[in-house]
Amino acid sequence: MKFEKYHGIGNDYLVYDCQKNTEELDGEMIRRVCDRNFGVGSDGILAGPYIEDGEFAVRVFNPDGSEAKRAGNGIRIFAKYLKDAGYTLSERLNIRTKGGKVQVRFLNADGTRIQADMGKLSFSSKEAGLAGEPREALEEKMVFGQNSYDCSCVSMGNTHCVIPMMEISREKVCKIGAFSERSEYFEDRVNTQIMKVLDKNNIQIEIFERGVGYTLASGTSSCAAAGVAFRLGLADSDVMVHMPGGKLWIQIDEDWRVKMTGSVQSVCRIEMTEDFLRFEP
Ligand SMILES: N[C@H](CCC[C@H](N)C(=O)O)C(=O)O
Repeated sequence: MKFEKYHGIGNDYLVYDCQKNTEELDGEMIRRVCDRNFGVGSDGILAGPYIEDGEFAVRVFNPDGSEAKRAGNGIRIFAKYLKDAGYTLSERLNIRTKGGKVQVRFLNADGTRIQADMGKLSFSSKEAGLAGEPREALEEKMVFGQNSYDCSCVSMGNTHCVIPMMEISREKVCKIGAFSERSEYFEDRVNTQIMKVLDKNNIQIEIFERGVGYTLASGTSSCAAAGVAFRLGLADSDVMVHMPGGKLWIQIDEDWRVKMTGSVQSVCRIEMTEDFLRFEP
């Protein structure tokens, strides 16, 4: 069983090439491989390329074994993998995900800088995975643990809960995320971002991901936070999103289509040992 490790501004993924591997990648194996002490360690696994109607498709798995509909850093990583592994020579390509199609464009020859057209943001509560009456969930009071927060929920193919705040930190988002991720406000869990607006063109976020926990960066979270900041009049449609791992440039057009631009890097190739594969708990 072989993987290739990449990261997008510190959000690390293992690519599992389903055309080259034969072993089954079940929930148990995903949890063990992603474990940072007992396995390789990663924020998730990108499995593919699957071919659907002549287009590439990818599946995104979280380290807890659950499947995600989308990953913004994951899409850029997978695009670079397709280039590195010789699956494509094109400058542009479409990649299908469970959360919709993404168009990616390589901005340089080695594929380390990529722009992705992520499709449309949606503020519909249904698409944002919220329980209850259909509505736009903007600045809704939600209680996580002992405290109440003003939350704006949005879908970027996957679901997000964005909380603007004056000061943000890793500790704060972990405290909130411990309750928000599995809160009953959401039908199938949620990704959480706390957001500090620096100025009209710069926002800063800390992230607690669904099925992952704290991460240094997240592409779809950046799109969601930028979308909420723009929608609430806190920022312009063109913003740099600053995260502990680095930054992503987000542009939103009049139809709420979102473009995300940022870097990716390959890290290493990994082959799991017989020992690891044989292991029985
Ligand atoms: N790191 C990812 C998000 C993974 C999504 C996942 N945590 C979920 O929706 O379950 C990104 O760059 O967008």
